[in-house]
Amino acid sequence: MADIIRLEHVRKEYDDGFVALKNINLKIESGKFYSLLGPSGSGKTTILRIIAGFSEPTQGKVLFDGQDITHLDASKRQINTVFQNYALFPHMNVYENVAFGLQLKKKDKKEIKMAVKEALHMVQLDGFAGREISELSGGQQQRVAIARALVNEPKVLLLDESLSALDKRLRKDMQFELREIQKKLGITFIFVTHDQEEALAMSDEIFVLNEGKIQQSGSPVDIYDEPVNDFVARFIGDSNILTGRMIKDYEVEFGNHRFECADAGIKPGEKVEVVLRPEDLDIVDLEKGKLRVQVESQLFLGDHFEIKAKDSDENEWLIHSTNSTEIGKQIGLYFDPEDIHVMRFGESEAEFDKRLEAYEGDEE
Ligand SMILES: Nc1ncnc2c1ncn2[C@@H]1O[C@H](COP(=O)(O)OP(=O)(O)OP(=O)(O)O)[C@@H](O)[C@H]1O
Repeated sequence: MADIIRLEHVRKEYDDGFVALKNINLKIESGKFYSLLGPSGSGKTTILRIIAGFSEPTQGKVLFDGQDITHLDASKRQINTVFQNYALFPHMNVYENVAFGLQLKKKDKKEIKMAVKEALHMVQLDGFAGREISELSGGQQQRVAIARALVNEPKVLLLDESLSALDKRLRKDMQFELREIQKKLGITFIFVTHDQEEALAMSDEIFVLNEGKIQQSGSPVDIYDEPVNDFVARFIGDSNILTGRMIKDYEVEFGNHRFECADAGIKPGEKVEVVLRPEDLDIVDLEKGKLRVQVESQLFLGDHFEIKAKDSDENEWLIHSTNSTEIGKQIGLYFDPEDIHVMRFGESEAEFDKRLEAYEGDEE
């Protein structure tokens, strides 16, 4: 599929000398749902602003449908933004809010009416045109903000932390609704969030950012199952991360034991980090376990128990189990070879960049 947006070697240095983005390369395909995911200050909003045209990169290019739009005015881009606080006009009703942009463009009255009606229908707010903004719930306000962007018929919709103001329940509903709207319209959504669960639930593809760099890009399953470094492994989901050593292809050592694994291509003897997800660890009888640990605490979290345990080397283990256990008990842990995710240990920045470039090249 053709790329609708590309960022090529984008660097952003603010006036005070702070470098918020370092060599960002990303490809956005038409009709998909993307998330930019990262902790506060990682550069998510800066990328969004550069795509929207509210900010220019210090170096690098922004392409839209193959055309260089790096210096094109925001109003001339086929891209619209839904902001975190929705930026709705409180003194105008729903109709007036949605119609505002088209009125500015001096569109024909009849045409505006039709477009507003259609946009409100798309976000399931038929019959709400006359309502005041103050008479709407947070979720409904969010939908007005989306309708206001949709009347402009953008090819790409940018959403900046737009669910963060909602309570947990409503947020879950809106995640589902946003995804449905995106599928129905078939336009590209780029969603900014610092919430990893949200990104995993909604996206076709996620860009994980940290300190102005894309750490990894891929489908939610790729990123969860095959984190490329310990930042991604720690940021996405809970993990057990241990240092170890590669013995040979498909064999790794950690916790003083050797294990069959699914990874190859790392030099024998090389120091590695090993990720095991808590839900991939099964509690079994001691003799059936691949490792022995002693239970230190357990917490019931509604749909599973979160168990903390220690092995004989004092490594901490986090286990998610549907069954409870006993504090102080020695238990066996079982996991399959493919549950062991091996990562190279403490790569230098240059090595990391090289590997990421090769990885991105593979996708072409
Ligand atoms: N105008 C500016 N001048 C200097 N530094 C800035 C400016 N705007 C943003 N920054 C810095 O750039 C970095 C990235 O900011 P950005 O808003 O893109 O992060 P973010 O990932 O969206 O964070 P958050 O989740 O907190 O919104 C931050 O360290 C921020 O302080």
